[in-house]
Formats: sequence, structure tokens, C-alpha cells
Amino acid sequence: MTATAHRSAKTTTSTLMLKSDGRPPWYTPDGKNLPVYMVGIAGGSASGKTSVARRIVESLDVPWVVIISMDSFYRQLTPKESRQAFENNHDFDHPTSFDFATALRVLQDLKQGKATHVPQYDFTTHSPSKETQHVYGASVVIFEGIFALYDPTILQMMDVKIFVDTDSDICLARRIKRDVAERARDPLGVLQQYDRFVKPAYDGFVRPTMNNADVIIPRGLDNQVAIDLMIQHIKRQLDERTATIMRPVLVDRYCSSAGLRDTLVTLPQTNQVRAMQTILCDCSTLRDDFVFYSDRLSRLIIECGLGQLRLDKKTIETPTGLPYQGYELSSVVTGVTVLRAGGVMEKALRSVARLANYGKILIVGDPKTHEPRLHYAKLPPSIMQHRVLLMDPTIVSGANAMMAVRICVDHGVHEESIVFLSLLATPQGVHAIQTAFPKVKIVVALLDPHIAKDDLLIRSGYGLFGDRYFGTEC
Ligand SMILES: Nc1ncnc2c1ncn2[C@@H]1O[C@H](COP(=O)(O)OP(=O)(O)O)[C@@H](O)[C@H]1O
Ligand SMILES: Nc1ccn([C@@H]2O[C@H](COP(=O)(O)O)[C@@H](O)[C@H]2O)c(=O)n1
Repeated sequence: MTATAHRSAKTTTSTLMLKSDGRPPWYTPDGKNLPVYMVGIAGGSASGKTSVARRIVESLDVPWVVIISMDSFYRQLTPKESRQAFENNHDFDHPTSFDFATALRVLQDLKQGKATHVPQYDFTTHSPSKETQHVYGASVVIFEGIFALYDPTILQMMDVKIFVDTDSDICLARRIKRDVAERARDPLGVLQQYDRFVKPAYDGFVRPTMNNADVIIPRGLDNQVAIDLMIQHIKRQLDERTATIMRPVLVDRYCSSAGLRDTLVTLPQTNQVRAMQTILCDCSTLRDDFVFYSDRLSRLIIECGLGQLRLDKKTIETPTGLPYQGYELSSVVTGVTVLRAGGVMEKALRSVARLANYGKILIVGDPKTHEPRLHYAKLPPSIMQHRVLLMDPTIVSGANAMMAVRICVDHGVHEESIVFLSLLATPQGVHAIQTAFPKVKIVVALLDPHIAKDDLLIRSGYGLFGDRYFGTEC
């Protein structure tokens, strides 16, 4: 799924995912990923929680933010409750209307940076939709809803807790307008529901959670001063966190191959391999030759990578009728390519192995900062049980590779089940991956210390592999 900008209509679905480009691949000095920052926003119905959440997202202007609405976690009604709901006679404002266990599971997944599935809710039918929304790649998570500051476990997960306090007459007026326009209600019904359930529940359950808030924003979106102060606070906290992170390029400037761990496997440097590498590194090599030798080297590295996969013993019967003590792969293998250059290695993998599962990840460098951004990730749903051959022809700073590994791990793949295959890697890049993911096996054809650095962008001996292979060099 892509984790790009998306704004869903509130009528049919309540999860609002504004924008996410995947988690940044940067790490703290002890190899940990940046902690996910969580904001809780509670308040009465139509007080402006969603509007405040959106304003915060716009002002933060960071690419890894999702908004999760509590509306996603309204529980399924019984047939009797459903009939009552259509008569405006069901209490949707009591805490028991929500499935807090699922809300907690989703928030815990996101807090750990994992991919998760968020239920969707249809206000017109008063029931959860069949589809769930796959959410991945959040560094900042905003959880908003009338009971966002209610559950003690959820409260503990929040880095900052906000309560939007808007005059109840204003809330009612907005709610009538919104529910008629967006939730297929009639004004009288909205009023009945408000008197019977919404107002008493606000006074009894929602308003008291104001005590759990760090900040109260009177008048919601109209209170620009309070919102600005809040945004400054969040920005400061995010900056403090980013101050401790390590960008591979800077960290590993002085790294040499001597310091690398034994999770790195280098292809035996036969004369053929040396000659092929020379052709690939030679800037005068013609494209046809570059393609031919990249394909050839890819097949060798794939064979080497397949050789790293664990085997189980298997006894078979030979055509002579005698038993043979053999082996078979211990688990299903998935090939995951980091597009676009990784596609070259997928071609090689398909030519030597008969795998049923393939995944694709598209990471594109930000034009200004060169920081990697996730544009697309499509992985088999059962990937967490598989061994994964992750393929990208070059590891330079290690940033893309780390992000690709992170995406697999966040989708439930065990770190030790990943083998990263590359034709050429810098010691700096390998070191960066090993620091963050000590259990990932890295198989490369050549360790190339000849990198050229130009600010954040560093280039390896191959130059820009994808452009040379696909003939898109400028
Ligand atoms: N300050 C405001 N002025 C005018 N309309 C507003 C303001 N804040 C919110 N609204 C409108 O009120 C309705 C409810 O706001 P919303 O932010 O969705 O509230 P909540 O998430 O608390 O239910 C929406 O239609 C929204 O556009
Ligand atoms: N089927 C439903 C479910 C919920 N409601 C009302 O929604 C309100 C919460 O949503 P906000 O966006 O306003 O926070 C809540 O007060 C419920 O009464 C509903 O009407 N129908």
C-alpha cells in the first residue's frame, strides 16, 4: 500500500490518514529507531478536535504523521441496538460504545512503529465497515476523539494530551450542521440524541477527562494563540528527539571494512567476479555491457544469498527405491525488491529460484535533503512467517537499505529472517545497517570504499546504478 496523502470522507469512514512517507531510517547511538511521538486530543462532539488535529499536522509539516480517529473503534451493535440507533435512541456517547481493546492494539502497533490495520466506521449505517485501513509509517500519531484521554493505558502512551473546550451551544450548532450534511441525519433526530445521550455523557464522562490533559484549548480552532503555543511545544520536543539521532553518512565517515561484523558475507573474489566488477565500475562501459554484467553478477549474488537460507533435513526416496538423506528450505522465501534498481535483481532471482512471493518497496530520496521517503510498499500479507531476500544493487550511505529493512521488520518479519543482497556496498553503508539491525545478513559482491561525497549525497563506484542500467543518465 502507499502511505501517501489521503483524506477520507467522514461519512463512510472515520480514520483520517493525512500523510505518511514511512518512518525515517535514522537511529539513536545505540541503534534504536526514533521513538514515535503521540498526541491525544479529546473534547466534546463537534468541539473542533479533528480541525485542531489537522491544523497541527499542517503546521508541523513533517512527512510522517497520521491522525487516528476514535470513531474507528465504535463497536458492532446488536440488531436491537441497531434499530434503536436509527431511532436516535442508542447511546453512542457512553464509554462502552467503544472497542477500547482494538484501539489500544492499533495505538500500540503504531507506537512501536509497526504496520497496522485500522477499522473503518460508517456513520450512515452505525456499523464498522468491512474494510480496514492499512496504516504504516508514522513518526507522529495524533489520536482524537471524545474518549481519547479516558483509558489509563492509552493515556500513558501519549507524549502530549490536549483537551478542546468549546462552548456547548456552539458544539450543538456545528453538530446539527455536520450530522445533516455528512452523517445522513435529520435536525430533530440530532437534537433528540443530543439531549438524551450526548450532553449527559459529556458532563459525566468526557468533560472530567479534561483533568488528564496537559493543555486545554478553549474555543478550539478559533484560539490561534493556544494552537501556536502547542505546535511550538511539539516542534521543540520533536527537535530534541532528532538531535540524538545518527545519520549514517555522518556517523560512518571514518568506517573501514576492518570493523564490520560477520553478518556480512562477501562473494568469493574469483577472477571472474573481479573482472565483472571492473567493467561495472568503469565509467566508459557501454550500456549493453553494463546490463549484461549486472545481470550476470546479480545471478551469482542471488545464488550466494540463497545459500545463506536455513535448511531442514528431509528424507526422500530415489528412483532406485533407496532413501536419500537430503535437505529442503526451512521456510517460505519472499523476494522483496527496492525499486527501481532492485528490479534488476528480481529478474535474476526469478531466473534461478521458483518463489511464489514477491514484494516491492519504492523509496525515493527527497530532492532537497536526500533523505529517503517511502512512496510505496506492497508486501505479501503472510510475510511475517517468511524468510526475506531483500534486493538493492547498491548500498551507499545505507539509508535506503535501513529503511527497507525497517519496513520489513515493521510488517512483522524477524530481523534474523532477512538477507540483504547487493552487488556493491560501501563499508559505511554496511556498518550503518549492522548498527541498526545486527541480525540481518548482508551478502555483497564487492565492498567498495571508493565513495564520493557531496553533502548528504554519496556515490559509489558504480555511480547511479539504476540510471546506468536503464539508460536514464542525464
Ligand atoms: N472554529 C470553527 N469555526 C467554524 N466551524 C468550525 C470550527 N471548528 C470546527 N468547525 C466545524 O465544525 C464541525 C465539527 O468540527 P470537528 O473538528 O470535526 O469537530 P470534532 O472532531 O470535535 O467532532 C466541522 O464541520 C468543522 O468544519
Ligand atoms: N453511529 C454513530 C456513532 C457516533 N455518533 C456520535 O458521534 C459523536 C462522536 O464523533 P465526533 O466526531 O463528534 O467526535 C458522538 O458524540 C456520538 O454521539 C453518532 O451519532 N452515530
